[in-house]
Amino acid sequence: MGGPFSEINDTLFADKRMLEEEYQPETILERDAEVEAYQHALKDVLFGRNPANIFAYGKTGVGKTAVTKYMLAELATEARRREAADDVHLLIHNCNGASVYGTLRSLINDLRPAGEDPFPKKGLSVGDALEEFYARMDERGGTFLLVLDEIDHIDDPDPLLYDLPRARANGHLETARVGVIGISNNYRFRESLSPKVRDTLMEKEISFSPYDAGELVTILEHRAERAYVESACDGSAIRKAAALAARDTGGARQALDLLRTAGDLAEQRGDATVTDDHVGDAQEVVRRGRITNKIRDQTIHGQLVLEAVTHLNEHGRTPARSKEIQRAYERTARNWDRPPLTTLRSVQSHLGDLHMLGFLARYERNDGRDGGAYFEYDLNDIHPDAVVETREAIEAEYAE
Ligand SMILES: Nc1ncnc2c1ncn2[C@@H]1O[C@H](COP(=O)(O)OP(=O)(O)OP(=O)(O)O)[C@@H](O)[C@H]1O
Repeated sequence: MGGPFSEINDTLFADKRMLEEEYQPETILERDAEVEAYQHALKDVLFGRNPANIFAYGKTGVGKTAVTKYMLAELATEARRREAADDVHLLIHNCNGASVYGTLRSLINDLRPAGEDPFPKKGLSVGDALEEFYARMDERGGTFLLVLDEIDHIDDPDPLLYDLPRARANGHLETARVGVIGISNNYRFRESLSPKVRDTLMEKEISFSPYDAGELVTILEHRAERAYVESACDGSAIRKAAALAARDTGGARQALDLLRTAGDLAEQRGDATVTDDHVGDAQEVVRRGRITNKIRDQTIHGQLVLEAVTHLNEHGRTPARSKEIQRAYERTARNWDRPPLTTLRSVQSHLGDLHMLGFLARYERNDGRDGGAYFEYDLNDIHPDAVVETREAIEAEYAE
């Protein structure tokens, strides 16, 4: 007799990776205007001129990261093909959960020769880290394109967005050139920057609009063709996944998640084809996964404030006032070895954002003439376990 796995076959999927987040598409569909904008912004690199700084923005899942990585890889290939062009080095970094120092440290480590000790975690300043980074780039020479994904997660990004792009003009770099590409799905981030930083980073802006249902169908059809074995995925399933995602986020990630989860459900049920019913049933599973992603999208202090409210909720101490949440937030931050923000106002500003994004419910209270009006907060339609598990996973990744 065989073991518990001996009878299991991959019945529906030919290559499931095609529907997974990590898969980097080798063709970009339905983003012609954005591809052209990148072409225009980056072409100087092929002629040894300084690269433009670029700010790419748009809602979640609309192809910002996929298109950026694709265009940069194509540029590097073309530069190699033209022997006269400078070497193009790509440094791609996700800023979620990182500080300016941590980001620079990881960029320096990317350029570290094999066997050399990593740049110290503590004890040096951002200025020291910048100096080391300049030295490393000059050692190699060529053009460095720095992609800072989720750039809005960094509290004080000026050294990355102002000093770095100016390094050559200010004499910090002699042989190397550097261009910064910031990616964000937070529209308010632009307004939060000082005017000088805004002018520097937003030399070229590339905006990504949400996909409509027709565009999502094209993207899904292309993936489904290779992800599923022949005729295992019904056209109606593709159309439904595209329509649901277009109506909600307009993101390809959600559409791909729906189609993959629908396939899992069909396989679990022993069905021979993925249909629109499976897509309908996949919605709830995908929704839960999206909550996790939405938490990851918040800045580290936003996440800590949410985690603090969650702990209070678990102890039956919500709805709670901002002062009490601030104390819980400070405990939470220290617990993770993160220096907390010191003012009540900054905690209140995160509470306001979390309320606006639907994470927190807010109740207005009035203590009469003497007490005045104030707000109390609680978790809103989100399971405490989802917050705690996501936060633990993020901190575990950060500690690596
Ligand atoms: N035009 C496209 N063609 C093919 N695949 C796409 C396209 N747009 C997005 N995708 C796929 O959809 C998923 C989400 O895209 P991507 O990560 O680029 O989104 P994003 O805009 O960077 O989102 P976020 O702001 O959440 O990081 C990825 O798996 C990506 O491969």
